[in-house]
Amino acid sequence: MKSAKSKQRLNEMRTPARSKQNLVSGDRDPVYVFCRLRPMQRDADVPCVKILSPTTVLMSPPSTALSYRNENNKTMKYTFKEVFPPETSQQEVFDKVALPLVEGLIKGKNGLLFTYGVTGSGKTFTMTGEPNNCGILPRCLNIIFKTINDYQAHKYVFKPDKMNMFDIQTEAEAMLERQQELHKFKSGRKNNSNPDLAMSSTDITKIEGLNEDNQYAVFVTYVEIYNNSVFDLLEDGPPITKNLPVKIIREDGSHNMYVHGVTEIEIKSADEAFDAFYLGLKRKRMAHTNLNAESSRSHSVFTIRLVQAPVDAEGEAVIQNKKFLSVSQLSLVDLAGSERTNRTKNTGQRLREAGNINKSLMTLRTCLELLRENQISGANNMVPYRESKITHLFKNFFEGEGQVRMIVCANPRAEDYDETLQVMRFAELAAEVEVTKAQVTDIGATIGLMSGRRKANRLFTTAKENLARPEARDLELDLGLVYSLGPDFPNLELKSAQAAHITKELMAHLEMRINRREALKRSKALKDERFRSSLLELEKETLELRSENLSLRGQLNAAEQRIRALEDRLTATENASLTNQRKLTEITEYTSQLKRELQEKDLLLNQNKLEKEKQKKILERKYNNKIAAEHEKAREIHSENERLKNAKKEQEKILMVIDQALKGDRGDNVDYPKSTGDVAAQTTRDFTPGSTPRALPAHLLTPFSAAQTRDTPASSRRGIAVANPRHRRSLSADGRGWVEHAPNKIVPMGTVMKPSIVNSKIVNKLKSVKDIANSKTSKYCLISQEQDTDGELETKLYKGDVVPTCGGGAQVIFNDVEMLKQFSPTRESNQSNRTSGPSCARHSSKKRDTTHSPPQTPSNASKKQRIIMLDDD
Ligand SMILES: Nc1ncnc2c1ncn2[C@@H]1O[C@H](COP(=O)(O)OP(=O)(O)OP(=O)(O)O)[C@@H](O)[C@H]1O
Repeated sequence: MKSAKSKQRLNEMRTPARSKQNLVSGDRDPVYVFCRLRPMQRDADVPCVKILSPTTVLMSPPSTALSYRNENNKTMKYTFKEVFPPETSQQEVFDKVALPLVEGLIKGKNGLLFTYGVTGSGKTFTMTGEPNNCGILPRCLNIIFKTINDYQAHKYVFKPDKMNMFDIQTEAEAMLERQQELHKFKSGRKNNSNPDLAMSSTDITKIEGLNEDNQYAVFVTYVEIYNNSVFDLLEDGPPITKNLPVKIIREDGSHNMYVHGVTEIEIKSADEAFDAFYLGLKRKRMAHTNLNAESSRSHSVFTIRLVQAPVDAEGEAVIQNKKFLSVSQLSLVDLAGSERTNRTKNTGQRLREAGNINKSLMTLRTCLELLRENQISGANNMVPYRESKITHLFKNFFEGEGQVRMIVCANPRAEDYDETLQVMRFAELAAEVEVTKAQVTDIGATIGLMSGRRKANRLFTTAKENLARPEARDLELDLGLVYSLGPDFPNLELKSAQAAHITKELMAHLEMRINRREALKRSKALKDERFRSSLLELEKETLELRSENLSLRGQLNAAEQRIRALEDRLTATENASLTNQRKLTEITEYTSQLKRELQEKDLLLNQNKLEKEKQKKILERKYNNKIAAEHEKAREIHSENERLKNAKKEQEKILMVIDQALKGDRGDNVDYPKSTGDVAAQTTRDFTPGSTPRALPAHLLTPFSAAQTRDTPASSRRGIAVANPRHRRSLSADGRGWVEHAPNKIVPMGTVMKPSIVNSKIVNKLKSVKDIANSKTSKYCLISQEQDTDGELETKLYKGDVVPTCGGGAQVIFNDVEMLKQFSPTRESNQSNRTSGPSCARHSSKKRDTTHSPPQTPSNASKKQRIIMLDDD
């Protein structure tokens, strides 16, 4: 009801639009209103806004719209400074709308930019943008810092005085504050930076026309107007979740409106500014409506204030005078969405918010309407700025100086038609309001400071630094004068003939410039002369250097040629070296192969040598054994010879005795020798041919043994075998159970002398104790065969009794060793030839032994001899 009334009031108040020629007067600018259409969300959506030309749109009401019925389906045309179609880029919008405002800011002019439109029409998109597609605000910050970067004052040189103005501090004071801040910073300030808003520095261009004789500082504030209350979004202190204190709007000494006690942060880079912006965003109240998931329910105002002050005549420090300060501001306002409460179906808190939003927008509209009326008709109607915080805050933009721009964002879909129509009407109205142009003065020039002093100072400082270098020690330079005709002409305009003082002022300025010019001319002529002479000297020097250079170049060429030749030789040598290296490698490989072969052969040779030595040793041993045996034989033969000789003599004596005896029988008186002759006679007497020798006494069985015993008892005994009854064959043929243990295969001797034991069990290996410990076995015989030193076969039989033990086992007690030995027949025959005596004796002994031995053939007896040894152990 209330809104309908005010609408009616507005329509009544509305004055006709001014004619085009009245639109722009010389010292005023209109509010430039742009229209940006956002893309349609769905293909099925029917657009109700059509672009007719780059400046005009046509609104055609859909059948669902209220105005379709109320206004008879009337189409409406709206004209703007420019219409941006949906495909327009953020950069293009910035260049056309915001860049002139930033240029003005740099030059000291105020600027205000609104985005206005229905909820979801793209206001925030246009103002802030999206990650990697940033909007107007980040672009403004980027370009400002890119432009002023080299001309920024140190932090805290300019300091807000809490009354919307600034104080100037000395460098020392500023440094002290910076140090204090550093401590605070260390104690933990959060970084709210969002890198998505950052732009690559190549995409940012500088703004031309910056006054380089000024120092600059940027301050930002970020406030939110929510439910017609102002909140400081950058306020340090209360946690983000808590409600912020409400701020009030005040007027400063220059009649500018400001938020009292607002936090104004000095920013030194675009990144720092983004930090501040994101801190504010976090605090910003966001609420959801049925229409837009991220609909902003408040107006947000981000203000950039640029403070600039001229540097002193030396171009070094800021002049410490507050009067010379220039402060310009650019306010970027993202208005809350204009919406009809019945369409969004808001209730409670949301309804209150919507009411407040609509109220403040309506107030803005009313203010603009009245302002327009005052401007056109020259009336002095009171404009109700104070009715809403947003109009109150920007009062002096409309009443004072500055540039105001507005972007009307519109969603061309049919559902938004009625709201969009209101927005368009408001835009049309705003476009007719005019704002006074801001006047810019170069404060430095007005106080008589030369322009370019800062640059001159920089050049001068650089030149001084360069001169301090050792290579510039000999240079003579006059650094006295900076070539300038003084400050620029004062901005004086002669409007009437009476203004003689202006002419005088201009004449004085001109005279000063003429005098300065003359002085400069004189100085220049002097310097020209000096320069000419030094140029001549330099020319001379250059000529000398040139000729020197030429000769050096010749030397260099010769040296280069030499180097090339050497390089060629080096290459050839390297190639040869490579070839040799390859050959050497091959030879080394071949040598090592030969060495390996040699080592193998040496090894073989050594083995052969060892083998031969071994063989040699064996042969030597055999040979030595043989020699020893031969010696032994020779000794035996010799002693045998001796014995035989003696025996022969004895025989001869006996024969003589026998002969005499025979003669005696025949009647000869013969004297029998006493000694052995008696025995022999007795023997001969007892001897009966055909009787057995066993019938004879033992000493007569071996008739020669007596003599032998007498003469050579030891040697005579050697040839006679000693009989031991224990060695009788019958011992092994006693019929008791024998175990014949022959570990090795017995070499068949092929003779009757082979051991033969009846009732025996032959085993090769004793596997268990039962082999001998059983009831059948009582005797044990171990048979071994080996070669003697003459290489003859020697068979040994170790015999013993098997005695059972108490543990169930058996023990063998050896009590006999029998040895069978064979001799070579040739050796035997030799011996028998030479010693026919002993062979007889053996024969007899064999005879004597026949009871124990198997029967022997004469041939057998002549070939083999059985030796029985006794062993009592
Ligand atoms: N010109 C455009 N191009 C592409 N997308 C856009 C454009 N304008 C708006 N949008 C998209 O529309 C959606 C809503 O936009 P935005 O939040 O800027 O609306 P708004 O007018 O600020 O709404 P509210 O008043 O509720 O805050 C966003 O997702 C945004 O990406």
